[in-house]
Amino acid sequence: MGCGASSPPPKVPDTFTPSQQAENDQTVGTAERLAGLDTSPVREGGLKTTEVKPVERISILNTSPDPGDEEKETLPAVDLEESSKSLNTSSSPEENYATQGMDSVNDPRPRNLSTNSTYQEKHVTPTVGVENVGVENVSHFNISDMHYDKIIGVGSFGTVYLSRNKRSGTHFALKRLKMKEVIDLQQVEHANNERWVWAGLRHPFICRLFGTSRDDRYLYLLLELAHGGELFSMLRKEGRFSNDTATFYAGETALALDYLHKNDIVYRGLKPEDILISRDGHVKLTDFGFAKVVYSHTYTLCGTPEYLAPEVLLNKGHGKPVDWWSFGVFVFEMLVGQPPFCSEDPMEIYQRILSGKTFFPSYISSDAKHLIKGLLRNDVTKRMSSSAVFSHPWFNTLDWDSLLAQKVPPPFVPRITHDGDINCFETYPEPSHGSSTPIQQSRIEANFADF
Ligand SMILES: Nc1ncnc2c1ncn2[C@@H]1O[C@H](COP(=O)(O)OP(=O)(O)OP(=O)(O)O)[C@@H](O)[C@H]1O
Repeated sequence: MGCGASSPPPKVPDTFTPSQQAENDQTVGTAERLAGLDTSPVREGGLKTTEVKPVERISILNTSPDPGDEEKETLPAVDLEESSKSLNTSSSPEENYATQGMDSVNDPRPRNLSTNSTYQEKHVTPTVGVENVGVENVSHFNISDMHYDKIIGVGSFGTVYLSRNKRSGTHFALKRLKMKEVIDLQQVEHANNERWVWAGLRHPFICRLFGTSRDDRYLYLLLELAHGGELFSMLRKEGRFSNDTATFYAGETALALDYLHKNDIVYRGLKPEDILISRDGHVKLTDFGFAKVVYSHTYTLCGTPEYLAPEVLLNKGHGKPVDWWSFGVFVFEMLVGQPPFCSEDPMEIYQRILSGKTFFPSYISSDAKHLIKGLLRNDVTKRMSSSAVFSHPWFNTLDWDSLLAQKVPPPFVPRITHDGDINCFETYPEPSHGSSTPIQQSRIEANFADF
């Protein structure tokens, strides 16, 4: 982990000096909470072989069960700097799954828009119909109906394969989680959350979950295949994006986040690695492993270090604003080529996040700067959220309704020659099937009855 740690390095911004961010006068009571984190990624299938990403980001989480929306962990106040010294910083589906379109419908209902002091509201946010999230509307499928062997993605918890229905020939992305690992790492609740939250989601910029399955070793999620791969790879290739390119991806991502929030879902894991690109070049959000239905606040520490909001680090309880913070980090990273708070040392990342200081290269436009500053506000009550984002001048060139209708031409359209074409993905070593420990049926039923 780090900023531009290995080749190819992102283009160096002209006035950006990360070391400037180091001054931090805040002492916070979070170190024990952070010290308890397992920051080493658990990767199934080995590390990526062909290309090493310049910023290899990992997901972190507290491996204790989520205490629930209103319950709060009590953690003693500890000097962050002092404690950081002792931290461990190592660093088949049935035929009917076939490629249904997304059921997006414009919602004409009036919206409750809040105003921003500097910028006036100009747009009514477009949205898609709010679904009955969490309902049993994904099917169970038989894993023996699916063929899969090529890995297209490796995360901290799961391995994602290119998969094909043996009968229909339709391609999907198949996310496979090792049951034993999920249980050992106390991720049962997150795995079930992922399944339940994702089940009801229908949005053009969110990968569709078509079905779930399990055998005696693995849990499976059958997903819409995003042929274009990770936005992250595209960003690393380009170094940084132009304003127009960044507004396009930010706009589509903001629409997806807004949709989730309208369904009381906090995503809690936004990062370019999970923003995928469809065959047509549009955003497809994936990975709902940290997503949760939250009506007020939740307290579990999870996410990616560079993208964590201050209230998550401070264990103050967090809700939808965490996603707008991460969105600010995302916009910055697209425009600059690296996140605003980064370091080889996770504790330094946290200190920079808490410092409340963001340094901008001179080429960042004043509108972009204003938006990012509004999103990276430590005070959640002052942080911009959807209404302020949708009416912000940085997005002036975008027509939100056309964007939602996927009528705005994407900046890059992947070259895909056939349905199973995965040329936009990195190459991973061949997976070793059946290497995980089988789990007793009673334990499976007790933990994963819904899969
Ligand atoms: N629907 C999809 N289509 C194509 N590729 C996908 C899809 N879903 C996931 N991937 C690829 O697999 C990678 C890992 O998937 P995912 O992020 O869901 O795993 P995870 O273990 O939950 O990861 P994390 O470390 O972010 O928690 C993604 O970053 C992406 O490259």
